[in-house]
Amino acid sequence: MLTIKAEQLGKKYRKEWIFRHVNVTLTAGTSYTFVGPNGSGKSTLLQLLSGSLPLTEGKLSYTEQGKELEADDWFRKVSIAAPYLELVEELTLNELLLFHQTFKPFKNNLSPDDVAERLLLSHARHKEIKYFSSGMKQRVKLGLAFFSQSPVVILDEPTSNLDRQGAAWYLEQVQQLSPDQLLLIGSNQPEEYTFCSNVLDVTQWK
Ligand SMILES: Nc1ncnc2c1ncn2[C@@H]1O[C@H](COP(=O)(O)OP(=O)(O)OP(=O)(O)O)[C@@H](O)[C@H]1O
Repeated sequence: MLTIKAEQLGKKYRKEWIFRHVNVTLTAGTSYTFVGPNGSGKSTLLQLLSGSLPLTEGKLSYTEQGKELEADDWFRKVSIAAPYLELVEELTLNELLLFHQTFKPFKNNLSPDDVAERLLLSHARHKEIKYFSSGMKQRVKLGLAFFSQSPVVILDEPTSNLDRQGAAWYLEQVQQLSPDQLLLIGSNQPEEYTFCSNVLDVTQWK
């Protein structure tokens, strides 16, 4: 089981502190949603917690089975779907899934074809991602996070660009994540996190 611990975490852009003194311990087996108005820092905090953005102050640690992990290894543990992270648009869906599984295998021995089916995109396996609609791309991003073998799953604005059917698909899949995974969500849409028992308002750290 993986735990992410933030101690006195702070982030400043130029002269503006986005937040300070964030002290949280996030433990696998449950989910946490960070909420707050536009510009309050949800995406920034998720990127810090994923280890993909440098801290201005404080300490972040990842612990698995009681052993603290090296920062260089964190990225192997995390799958993240976010509007600012782009897919490789020149690849077909099939090529993208094949490429992805070479560095992050899919869970339960799912093949790229199985994943395409679960994305409800079997018909588009041989289409280049650049020709996908924004909702189809969002489903691919979410699917890579849902179906990869990752102890930590981070979803920022998960239902952006999804229609009602896509939003229902998201809710069904997100609740099927394994009980030993740690799920972090950034959202200001309550219907995205109705199932989540830990809702943290980022404005508390202003
Ligand atoms: N690279 C950057 N350089 C300077 N300021 C930044 C940068 N990235 C984010 N910010 C600022 O940090 C603050 C928090 O932005 P962030 O995107 O984390 O908010 P958010 O809560 O996710 O917003 P939204 O709900 O609109 O997605 C904003 O004031 C934003 O302008």
